[in-house]
Amino acid sequence: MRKEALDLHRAGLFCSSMSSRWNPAKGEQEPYEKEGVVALGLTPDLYPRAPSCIEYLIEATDVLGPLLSQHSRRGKLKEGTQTNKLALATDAGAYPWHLDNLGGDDERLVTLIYYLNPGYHPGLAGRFMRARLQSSPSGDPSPQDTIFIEPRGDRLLAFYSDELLHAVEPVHAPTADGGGEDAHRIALTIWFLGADLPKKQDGG
Ligand SMILES: O=C(O)CCC(=O)C(=O)O
Ligand SMILES: [Fe+2]
Repeated sequence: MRKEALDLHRAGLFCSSMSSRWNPAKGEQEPYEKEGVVALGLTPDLYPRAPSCIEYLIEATDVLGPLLSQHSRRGKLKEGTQTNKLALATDAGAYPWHLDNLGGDDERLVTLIYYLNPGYHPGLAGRFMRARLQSSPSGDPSPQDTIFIEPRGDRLLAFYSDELLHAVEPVHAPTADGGGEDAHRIALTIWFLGADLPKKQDGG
């Protein structure tokens, strides 16, 4: 799967990863390009280039989806459907603290992240960070309130998309240190939708 992801990357199919952040001057959320991170949504037409990735996605949808649904304490998941993102981070690529789902019309209930980094070593940094507590009253969680998870190959994470505050520390792969393809941090994120996710109240 990693080899396929690198092939897709070499073919120029990844795009800058967009995210949103709060603009205090405008008093609104604004989109911005995440530096050092590119992403690609996996769709069936990519099968000829990335058969293992597409097969994994189908298996995850058909097998892991129902399993997660069965064990969910937040209601069932929508069967046979998901949204996804294959993301590749290079030197300094990072994600600030966020929740994947901030409510409104967003139907995503469970986030699944599968890491494709068999050669990962601690020198590459880029650890997934999860807050110990559900929310941080005074800004970002401190390192003491953070659990660090290395994005090792074949590791699979699952969490509720609107509950777990998380981030990714900057990847350390400067070119001078050999930050080539081997150092790329690759993750496949799959979001399962809630079958009956109650809408959050505005401002609540
Ligand atoms: O790649 C990761 O470890 C996390 C990515 C993430 O938080 C996201 O895509 O929303
Ligand atoms: Fe996230």
